[in-house]
Amino acid sequence: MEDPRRKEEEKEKPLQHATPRHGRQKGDAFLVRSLRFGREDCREAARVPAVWPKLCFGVIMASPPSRPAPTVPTVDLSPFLAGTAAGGGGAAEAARDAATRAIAAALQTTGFFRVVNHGVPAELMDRAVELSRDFFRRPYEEKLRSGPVEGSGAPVPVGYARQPESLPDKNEYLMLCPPETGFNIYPADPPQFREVLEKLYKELAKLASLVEDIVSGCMGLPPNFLRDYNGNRISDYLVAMRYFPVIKAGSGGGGGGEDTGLRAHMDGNVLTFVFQDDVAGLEVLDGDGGEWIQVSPEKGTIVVNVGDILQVMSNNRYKSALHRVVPRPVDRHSYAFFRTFDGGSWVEPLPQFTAAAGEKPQYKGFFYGEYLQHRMRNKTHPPARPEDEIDISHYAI
Ligand SMILES: O=C(O)CCC(=O)C(=O)O
Ligand SMILES: [Fe+2]
Repeated sequence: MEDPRRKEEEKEKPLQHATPRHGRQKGDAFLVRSLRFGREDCREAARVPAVWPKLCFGVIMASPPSRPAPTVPTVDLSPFLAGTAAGGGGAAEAARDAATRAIAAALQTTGFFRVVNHGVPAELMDRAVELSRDFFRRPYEEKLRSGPVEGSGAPVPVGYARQPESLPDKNEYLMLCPPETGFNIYPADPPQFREVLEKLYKELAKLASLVEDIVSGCMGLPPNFLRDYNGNRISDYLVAMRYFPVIKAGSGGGGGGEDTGLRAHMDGNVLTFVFQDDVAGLEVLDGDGGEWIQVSPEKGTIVVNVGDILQVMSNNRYKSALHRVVPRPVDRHSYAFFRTFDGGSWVEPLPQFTAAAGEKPQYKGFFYGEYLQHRMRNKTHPPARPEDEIDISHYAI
């Protein structure tokens, strides 16, 4: 029998040319909510120059820009890992420099890159995906037993949930946070859930610290700058294990739009690390050409993307990547590790990117917890008009 996933892969060839997906969607409207600030601000905030006229004024571009298809670069992290062949010497230093340059370029273009030889054991990643399949295929009532506990004091609703019916986003997720907080509600079955995930957090936290150090270097900051900025290790990350059920063609989402996996959005944190099963669907908007680029699954790799905090701290030098999960003909599972800050952290453009660079701050400062609350409210109490959801442009000057 033909594998339906292969069919999907065949369909999903590079998106150099305008396709219906590039047309205006409900999710796009949500993304460019900064329209209210005017065309230039919106363009700057969402970094979608070529797609912008289409989104805002319904102008259809006859042909795509003629330039090479943008790609998501793959960066080999082995030169940074102790005990690897490339651990020392001039060649290793050159390899580290090359990897750093590749990351620096990605931070300023799509805000997306993949990492390989990242140190997170492949069998642990595979195990997490298996557990996710096992958990999400269970009856809703059973999954709800891992639902958030009212008044737990957790910074976000930790536990199992599915997106509100009124939203076109069709996914279920299990939200988790560092185990030291005591907020996590692990499913009792499958029984290995907790053990596997707790091992995985540790590995991903190591990877996140390494990548943060590289990114700090790219920003001209001391290597441990981002890590130390959030002095509170127990609010270093959040995790979302997501299940995207098949979306039947023509199924209308909330508010009259089409159903989708996840509407185009920017992550509200520092950096996000994603791995998944072998089903495509993740796409990122290219900052220059306005093309949606597929981030196809590649076994063993981890996809990294920039979030809003880095965009603010770098005063828009780095792009909080605009990305989405499009409908797929088969179920999909992914695991996202959001490196984040404690709610009490003050976020603002850093002087290195403002006064020292002779540039005005593009954002006013805010406590991270306040922004997190706005983002959570978008989910728990979605406004009637998607453009009223609060995103980082709320703090734009
Ligand atoms: O499922 C994915 O590939 C990405 C998920 C995502 O963008 C998110 O959880 O914010
Ligand atoms: Fe995301």
